[in-house]
Amino acid sequence: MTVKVAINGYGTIGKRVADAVSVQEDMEIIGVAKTRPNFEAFMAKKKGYDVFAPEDRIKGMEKANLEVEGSIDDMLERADVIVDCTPGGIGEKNKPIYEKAGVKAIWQGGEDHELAGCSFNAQSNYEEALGRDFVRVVSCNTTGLCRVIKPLDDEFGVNKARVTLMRRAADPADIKKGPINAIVPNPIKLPSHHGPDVKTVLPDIDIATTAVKLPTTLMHLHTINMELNSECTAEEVEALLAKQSRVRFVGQGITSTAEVMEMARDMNRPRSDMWENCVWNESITIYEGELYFFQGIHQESDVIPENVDAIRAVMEVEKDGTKSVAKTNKAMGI
Ligand SMILES: NC(=O)C1=CN([C@@H]2O[C@H](COP(=O)(O)OP(=O)(O)OC[C@H]3O[C@@H](n4cnc5c(N)ncnc54)[C@H](O)[C@@H]3O)[C@@H](O)[C@H]2O)C=CC1
Ligand SMILES: O=C(OP(=O)(O)O)[C@H](O)COP(=O)(O)O
Repeated sequence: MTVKVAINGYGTIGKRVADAVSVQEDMEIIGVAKTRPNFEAFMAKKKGYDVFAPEDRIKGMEKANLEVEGSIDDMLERADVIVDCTPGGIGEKNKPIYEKAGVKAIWQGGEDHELAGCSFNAQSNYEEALGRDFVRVVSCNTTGLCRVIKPLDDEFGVNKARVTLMRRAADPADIKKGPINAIVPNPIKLPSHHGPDVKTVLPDIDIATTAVKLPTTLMHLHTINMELNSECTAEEVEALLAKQSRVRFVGQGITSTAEVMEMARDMNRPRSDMWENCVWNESITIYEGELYFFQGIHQESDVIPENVDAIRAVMEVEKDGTKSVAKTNKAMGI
């Protein structure tokens, strides 16, 4: 079976999900929905994607010489599953049209957990999403946290996790957001929403998080501190993280998020994406019985392989999460 996938919202996340789905053997893109005839819409067309639009936008698109296949309702008719990548809060409004069309839906981390009732991270709770109509792939930061907390919890038991998130203020192409010369405690009320978000995937983890926004667009950076239940060495933690396919160790002169991005460019990664968590293995330390380390998270791309796995889970074309992760990784080159 080839799963027919539609994308609603062809922005930072949507265009990357479209390209990642296109390289999988068991799924295809049947259309992407755009609201405006901008360069991204023309680029989608050039890549061979059928472009759809809300009914009231079609005339405007055609006036701009962008050929439109039909309305979003037309797109839903052709799809098995829709990946909603519209801005946070907008996706929620689309639920009734997905329900009416009888199409499965996957939302992103900007929506609340309650919208889908199932928050997803492939390595943490793939099985929970099997066959579900609605799933939410957790945000970039939450994805990055789940990827390291889950294996550490399985191996050593996580008694508690305390994390400081240094968040990039905006994506590189985002000209509207700031700050450009400030560090903003955000959210100001503590702890931040990221800890509770991890608990939507891993409910038994004791986690608290604080977060700030920095004037950078490249990546987030996490300072992670954990109390583990069993005694272990930094070497044992390093060996465990080394086995995680979506964790990459960085060193060899990489001392910053800027150099991580330079490496992604050198790797000829599409859009210089870094799909894996970038852990500075040199930072992995056990101090007075507690674990500490740093990791960088490429916010534009770490959730992309997770969306591909979420499609397989809801469509039940692969029941085993480990196998889905392996298929996704192989096709994307992770
Ligand atoms: N950019 C990031 O770093 C990450 C974003 N997310 C989440 O992914 C979701 C999408 O975020 P981005 O891709 O960054 O947003 P974006 O703003 O880059 O892209 C959203 C796209 O949806 C389109 N759009 C706007 N209103 C629409 C509507 N009513 N119907 C259809 N399309 C509409 C926009 O024109 C744009 O093409 C959000 O929930 C966000 O929280 C998750 C992880 C990381
Ligand atoms: O979901 C994200 O971050 P978050 O996990 O800090 O909420 C993405 O980086 C998007 O965040 P934004 O709402 O600052 O664009």
